[in-house]
Amino acid sequence: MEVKDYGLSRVSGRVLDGPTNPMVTPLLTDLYQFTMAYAYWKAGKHQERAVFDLYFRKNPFGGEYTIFAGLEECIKFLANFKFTEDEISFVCESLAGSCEDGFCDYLRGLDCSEVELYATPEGSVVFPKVPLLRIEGPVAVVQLLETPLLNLVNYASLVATNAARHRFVAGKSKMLLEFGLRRAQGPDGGIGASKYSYIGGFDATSNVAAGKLFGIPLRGTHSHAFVSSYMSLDEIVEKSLRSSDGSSSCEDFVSLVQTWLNKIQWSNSLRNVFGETNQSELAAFTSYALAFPNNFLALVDTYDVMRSGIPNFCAVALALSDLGYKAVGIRLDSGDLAYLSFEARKFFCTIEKEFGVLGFEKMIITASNDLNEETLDALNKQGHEVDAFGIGTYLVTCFTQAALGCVFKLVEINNQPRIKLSEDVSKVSIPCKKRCYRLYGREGYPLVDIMTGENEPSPKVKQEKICRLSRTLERVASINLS
Ligand SMILES: Nc1ncnc2c1ncn2[C@@H]1O[C@H](COP(=O)(O)OP(=O)(O)OP(=O)(O)O)[C@@H](O)[C@H]1O
Ligand SMILES: O=P(O)(O)OC[C@H]1O[C@H](OP(=O)(O)OP(=O)(O)O)[C@H](O)[C@@H]1O
Ligand SMILES: O=C(O)c1cccnc1
Ligand SMILES: [Mg+2]
Repeated sequence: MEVKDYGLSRVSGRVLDGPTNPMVTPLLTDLYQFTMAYAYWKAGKHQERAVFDLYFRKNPFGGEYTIFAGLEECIKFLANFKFTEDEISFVCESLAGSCEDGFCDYLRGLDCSEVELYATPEGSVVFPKVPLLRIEGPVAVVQLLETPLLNLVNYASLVATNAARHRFVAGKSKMLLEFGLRRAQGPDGGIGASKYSYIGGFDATSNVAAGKLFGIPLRGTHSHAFVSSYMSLDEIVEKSLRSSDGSSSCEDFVSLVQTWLNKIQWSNSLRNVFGETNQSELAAFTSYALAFPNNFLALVDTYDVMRSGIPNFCAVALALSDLGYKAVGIRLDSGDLAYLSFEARKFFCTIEKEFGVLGFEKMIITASNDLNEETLDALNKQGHEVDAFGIGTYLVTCFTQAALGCVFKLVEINNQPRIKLSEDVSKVSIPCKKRCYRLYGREGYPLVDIMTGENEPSPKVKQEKICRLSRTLERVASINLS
């Protein structure tokens, strides 16, 4: 058994940058935080030392864990917390005539230099009731922080957890691409979804702004519009393509593609498998390959996956292969993704065998279209040949659960414990400053998290400990730390 003081390390150090979103200012809070701050100030109570815990009560998505995220933005917010003159005027006007000038002076001098933040590391697996953040400081300023800190943690942790759950179902070996920007809840929802899906275990995003802001790998394919924007191969004017090693040039890549399409169509194994393919699709693929010979991939479901998309893709990929380029793969965006991925893989294997193009069967198959945990699970049960999943709407909107429900509760003031009672036992707050420990079994797996009071002795290996289980707050367990 090993005991780790896993949670709530004091956050310190120099932070220069402000929050990613410039809308995150001291005004990004609820009006009642200002009315309370004013009342604390008026009563001369504003400097009393308060301790608040930020935690959630129930794991989301009916699950058994949560991924904590949003900490970096909280730190940036606290480190740069300062009112502008404009903001001070607005706050004082909003307090409806009851604002003395002294309060404006108080706000003018306010920052978070007297605030201490203790936090669980961002990206950790966390559980209900254990504080993710502990914030200590003068009660008036910490009160103002309630709403923005909850705002910065709630969605971040929810979407990171959603991403981790998708990763768990998809398995470690699959590539997971976040495609949700167009469906996200506004610009901040989109940027946050990309950042926190990455923390939750996605490999890349299609969101260019998130790539620039956070260095998240960018990935993407192309859309149906690109395919349907072409009519015929005649539209392709610049037809030449240099070989990958630059040693030669193919003057008419379009003809090379057509030759390959013919060869596939009349090959021993694929004769009669498909007829005439869609020429506008062939033109689009050819044109895309001329633009990205090193990174050619094709969306193959605009017209008919097996009768047109796949053969057209293979013709272009084989033409590229003649010039020393290796195509990347395809994307499927409709239909039965399990069945189509099997059929596509079979087609690639046949091409590899028939034409001796080494590695052709390993073409990457990406799938998208309203994917979520359930569809990934259904695909796994059926078996499939998909290598990468592009997931948007269900991931970024956290479709199955709207919010994590983090709360911010006063647990101590002037070194005195505070509690919030409720008829709903799950809503009763746990008073006092806490320490959090994660206990590990001999095999190195975490067993349980426990909280103690700040000044209680830490749990020790080979020592029995009586614990109250947090789910009911009634049952008492004895944990043998041997
Ligand atoms: N083999 C499968 N098993 C389970 N679910 C699947 C499978 N293949 C696809 N799906 C899911 O089924 C749904 C299919 O939706 P729908 O029928 O509306 O799409 P479509 O008609 O194939 O495509 P679109 O309407 O976008 O052209 C999607 O959510 C998709 O992710
Ligand atoms: O399905 P999601 O998980 O949200 O993933 C993103 C979707 O966005 C794109 O098309 P879009 O949905 O805009 O058009 P479509 O519905 O016609 O595919 C893409 O082709 C995916 O289908
Ligand atoms: O790059 C893609 O294929 C993509 C990006 C966003 C949404 N749908 C698809
Ligand atoms: Mg769609």
